[in-house]
Amino acid sequence: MSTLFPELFRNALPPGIEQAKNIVSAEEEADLIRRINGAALEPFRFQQWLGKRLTHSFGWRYDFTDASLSEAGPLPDWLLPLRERAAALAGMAPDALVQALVTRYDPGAGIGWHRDRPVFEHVVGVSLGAPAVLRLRRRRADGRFDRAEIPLEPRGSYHLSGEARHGWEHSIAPMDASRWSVTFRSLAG
Ligand SMILES: O=C(O)CCC(=O)C(=O)O
Ligand SMILES: [Fe+2]
Repeated sequence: MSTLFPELFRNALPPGIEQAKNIVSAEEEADLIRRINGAALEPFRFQQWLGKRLTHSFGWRYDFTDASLSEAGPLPDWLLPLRERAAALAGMAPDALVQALVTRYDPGAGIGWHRDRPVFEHVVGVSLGAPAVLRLRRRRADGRFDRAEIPLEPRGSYHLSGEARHGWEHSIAPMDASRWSVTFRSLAG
């Protein structure tokens, strides 16, 4: 028993995570992937670094190089039904999710440890393509990390809010197969 309990605590998910499976059909998934590939994707940029993942922002764009938020073009019609379902998971009005970030991760691309920028509040992600794992960590007073993992099944969605959103960092390890995501966010305050 004494060896079992640390395992259970390590796997406990922080509060503020909700997930829904199969919010899009396989046919809708293929269409969304086609639309994302057709968006003006650019390598994620941070100062002199170019990330391997490709992104495009709708609604609002956060520039990591100068930490500014600016208006971007409106959400396209093809994202609106998806936003409705993402909002339903979060119990929010669809038009509160004012930003949509579309991302394509080709083999070898991932996303490093981070918290989403505090200009945003709620985060609702939709996963397409290869399955992935969203890793979570939080530094403890003793310097070690509490860790948790959220499996991200294709065609499913996840909502990060509260402690999971603000108190923990998340990342996705580079993968062997392509994955696409749509991340809807509300603005803080
Ligand atoms: O691809 C995802 O589902 C997560 C992306 C992410 O964490 C972010 O863009 O902040
Ligand atoms: Fe994130």
